[in-house]
Amino acid sequence: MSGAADMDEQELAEEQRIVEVLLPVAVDIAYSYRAPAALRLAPGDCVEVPLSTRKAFGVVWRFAEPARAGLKTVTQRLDRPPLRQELRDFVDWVARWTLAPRGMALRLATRAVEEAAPETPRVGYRLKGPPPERMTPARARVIAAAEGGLVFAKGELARAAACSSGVVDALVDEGTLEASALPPEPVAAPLDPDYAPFALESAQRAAADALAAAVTAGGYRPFLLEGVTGSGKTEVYFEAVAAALRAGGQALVLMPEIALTAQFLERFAARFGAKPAEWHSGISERKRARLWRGVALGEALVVAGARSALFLPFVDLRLIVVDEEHEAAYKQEDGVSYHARDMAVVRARLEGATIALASATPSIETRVNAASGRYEHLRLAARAGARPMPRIEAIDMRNEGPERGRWIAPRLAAEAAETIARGEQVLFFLNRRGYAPLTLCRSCGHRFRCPNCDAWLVEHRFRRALVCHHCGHVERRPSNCPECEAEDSLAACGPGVERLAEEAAILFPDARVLVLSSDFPGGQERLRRELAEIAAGAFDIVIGTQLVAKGHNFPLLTLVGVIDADSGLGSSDPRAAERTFQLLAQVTGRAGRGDRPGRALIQSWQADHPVIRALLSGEAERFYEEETALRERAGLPPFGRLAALIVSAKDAGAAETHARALARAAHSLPASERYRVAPAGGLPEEGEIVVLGPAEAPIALIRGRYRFRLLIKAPRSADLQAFLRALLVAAPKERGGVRVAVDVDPQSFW
Ligand SMILES: Nc1ncnc2c1ncn2[C@@H]1O[C@H](COP(=O)(O)OP(=O)(O)OP(=O)(O)O)[C@@H](O)[C@H]1O
Ligand SMILES: [Zn+2]
Repeated sequence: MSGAADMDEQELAEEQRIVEVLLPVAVDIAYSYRAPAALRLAPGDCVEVPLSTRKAFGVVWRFAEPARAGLKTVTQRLDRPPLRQELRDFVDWVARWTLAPRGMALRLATRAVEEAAPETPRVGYRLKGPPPERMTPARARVIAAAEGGLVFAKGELARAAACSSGVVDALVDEGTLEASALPPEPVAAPLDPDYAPFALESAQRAAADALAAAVTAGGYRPFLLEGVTGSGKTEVYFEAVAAALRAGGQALVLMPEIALTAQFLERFAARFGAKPAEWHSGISERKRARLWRGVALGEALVVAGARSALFLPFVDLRLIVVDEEHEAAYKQEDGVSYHARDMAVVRARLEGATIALASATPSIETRVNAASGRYEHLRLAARAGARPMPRIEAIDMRNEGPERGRWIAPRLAAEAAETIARGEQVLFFLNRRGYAPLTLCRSCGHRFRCPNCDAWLVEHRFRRALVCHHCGHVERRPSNCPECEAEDSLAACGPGVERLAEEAAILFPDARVLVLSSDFPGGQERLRRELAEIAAGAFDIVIGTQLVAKGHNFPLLTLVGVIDADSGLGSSDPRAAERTFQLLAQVTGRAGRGDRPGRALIQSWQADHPVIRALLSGEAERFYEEETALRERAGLPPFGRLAALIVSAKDAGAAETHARALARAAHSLPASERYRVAPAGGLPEEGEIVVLGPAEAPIALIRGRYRFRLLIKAPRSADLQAFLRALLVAAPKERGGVRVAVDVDPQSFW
């Protein structure tokens, strides 16, 4: 140990340093490693560490206790910007809240750069020397393409000259072309907060000023930006984005369905001179890795993204906007099941940022937070440009419905015909994909079910198949009944969008009809194109599922026909009424956003249902009040908290046995300072956690696994997470392929 004598104590201490490294895998704890002083590691650094026989990506989480024997050593520090304390805290927070292993929460933040190889430098080519000694037609074409003194990429020159890139290399060898390193392509275009500010109306101005002032001042400030459909919420929060840019900070705009937001990107570019950086699953891995860095280095200032953008390594995040904050799509259902809207509020708090939750139909949770003063409430009560709200009427299917086997009532058909005749557009909304939700045999009554799921097969004429919407199982529609072998006896029951299109073609033979559905071939590209075509007036009738209800602006659309307003009301989901209200208010809100006033007709079998009545009267306020009171009485969110435990197994008996054992374990958990469990079957006392179930899940079989559910209802005073953690420790071992999924704040109940 000759060197030790020369080291001062500080260095010696560093030599001994131990770091805890969190790996992006399904493990909750960080592992300890020795950190060579030469690496000068600090918390947040991305590193490579040995893990059994391989090398693994990890992040230094913190310094740990002095050396223990037998620890492995960090192999190298990786060339990635470090994860700031705020982001590490956020990862810890999400893991604690969702009960996901911490490593899986980290994975949400680092997935884009775990593998990323360092970027290959870009090389540019330009004309420099004399022509080559031996000229060929291909060489001449390359030289012609490089004319003008500009720098080109190799591929560009080869393409322009229609030759192989070897020709370009040869010209470099000859000294005709010169190769030189180029600066890396910028990850995001520069944005100008003053590029083209919008002339805001006074209510919009007031809301925009409030948001911008909060952003400028800095610090955590949560807002609900509630404005009726078409009130210009986008324009309003653009001013908050501008304030973030002026302060030299960053902004994140979360959207529920990013692949459909081409229109948003265009509007953004019109306001700021360029598009924001886009972050979602449709972006290539390479681009995502570059953007991750760009965000960490402060080169990308505004990101528009899907929920996973919430885990990007911002350096100076001033603003988060959650657009359409009520959307259930913000809840991630598999892996780490987190609610991006709620976690966005947490991130804003940890970063000291302004957050604006924007919606025409806010969630009850957010409305309650605004009413209690936890969030500041900004409101836009009227549409922009003095446009009226659509006039909404019900069609009572009990006495003015269509004939059997038809779905469009005569009054709706007549209104649609007039609308088309005026050169305006009609939207028929039906939240069912495919042709028919059920196929049965008229002779023997046989119904087509999915072999893997507890669900009917949905007929898709377009694909000539029967499809399961839960597992994707596909089978051909036979010509004879597989049960009784009767010929031509199969009948389609109920409508899907494809069947509605058939009816529209009969009713309106000359109309240009488009069915918009997420399951048609062509994917996102096709959807984007079709949405743009609708906006440009290329169709008279649009038939669509909830896809069309989300935030689109179709200026020529003046009539919305809701084919089946009741379909969502029957479910056991405690949010069924709220969701139906939101969906119908959103879809009817697509009407009359241009120069001409809009109207909507709602076909319903229960026209006196409170949800339908609230829509017709435009009394959203009353609906919110009643629904909120109901939730409060039932102790449902946000007045109490929910968690679901979903137990599944290939064998129904095994799943049920385990679910029962879980319930028993829950009931026998000793009371702690943080929670008390109500006894099985008894009436709960104030402050007690109630364990409901197990019950067979509404969809009892999915993908070949039988499912049982437990629902945990906790008062706000109880520590739900502490209870769940204790329960999982006390629970019996999961045997025989049994799986338990924990869903904190569940949004779906099947
Ligand atoms: N001050 C204004 N003057 C004229 N038009 C405006 C103004 N503000 C917004 N608009 C226009 O009104 C339309 C609706 O705006 P926007 O899409 O932002 O509404 P929104 O509140 O987001 O609606 P939704 O919740 O239904 O998506 C847009 O075409 C927008 O350009
Ligand atoms: Zn299935």
